Amino acid sequence: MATTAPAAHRCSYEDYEATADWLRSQTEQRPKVAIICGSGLGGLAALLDNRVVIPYKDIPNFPQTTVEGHQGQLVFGTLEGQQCVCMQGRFHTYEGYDVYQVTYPVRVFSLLGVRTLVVTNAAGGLNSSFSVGDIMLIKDHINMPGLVGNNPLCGPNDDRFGVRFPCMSDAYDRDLLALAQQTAEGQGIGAFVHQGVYCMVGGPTFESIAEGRALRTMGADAVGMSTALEVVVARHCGLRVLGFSLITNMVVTDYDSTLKANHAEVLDTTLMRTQDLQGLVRGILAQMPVDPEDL
Ligand SMILES: O=P(O)(O)O[C@@H]1C[C@H](O)[C@@H](CO)O1
Ligand SMILES: Nc1nc2[nH]cnc2c(=O)[nH]1
Repeated sequence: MATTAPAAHRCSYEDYEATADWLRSQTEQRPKVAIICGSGLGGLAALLDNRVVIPYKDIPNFPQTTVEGHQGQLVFGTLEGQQCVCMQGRFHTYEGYDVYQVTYPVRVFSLLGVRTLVVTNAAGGLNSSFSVGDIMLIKDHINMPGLVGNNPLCGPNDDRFGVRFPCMSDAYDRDLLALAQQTAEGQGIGAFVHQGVYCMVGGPTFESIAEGRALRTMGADAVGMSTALEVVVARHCGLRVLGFSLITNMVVTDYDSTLKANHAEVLDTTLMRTQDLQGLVRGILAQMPVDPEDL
């Protein structure tokens, strides 16, 4: 049977602008911080004051969420004096979206005036010193889809967003990372907050034992199915990035183990740590200068 590859949803500058203009027409809020909530972590949006909620289904050009634990709405509001927009639900390539759709909101946020992107995700722990419920501050990533050519910056470069060959050795802002670490220690949760390398894989399968072992050998501390693509696009358009992984399960790397990764466990663990993660984000925002130059 002949098959046709689906067309890539590569968007024009005007598409992103149309979405940003439409959002501006719906709210007078002008966020400087965008927060992408990972699986089960959408509760962060409930912390915002003066909330304006806009379902994805109403937003021109926006994809729709299809995964349990991802609500599918943008929430504008203020947190600790910072004007924020929260994505309550993100998009993943395993849902059938391409890399341009998954990262579409990031460029829209940049056009809205956002300067800082906070990414959160649920991830499987690979580092044997991690435990379920730990928080990993992301210090670097391995963009597995990008490494094999599935990068959201593939295609003609639009210089209005950024340069053709962006640097990724500074993807996760070192000053924000230090602020996050200090804040965690100040809040007395330093014992379960670590720094590490996040590896993005395509999913939706959890790792085989051999894959888990291979990823660990490559230098990954945690593995998940999101984040790196969003971060690549954010860095391309000059946003500074802070990232958190909640270690919701340990990746099985032992043939004698009877553990089996599953999405229900992922969501259960997010419930267990939701207060700590929210407190940490709140504490960081309270101390974070609005202008990146002031850090
Ligand atoms: O959106 P995130 O990366 O938090 O979601 C993770 C990866 C899969 O989507 C799902 C697996 O349980 O959680
Ligand atoms: N790939 C992957 N994604 C996850 N998201 C939450 N846990 C996991 C995991 O173990 N593996």
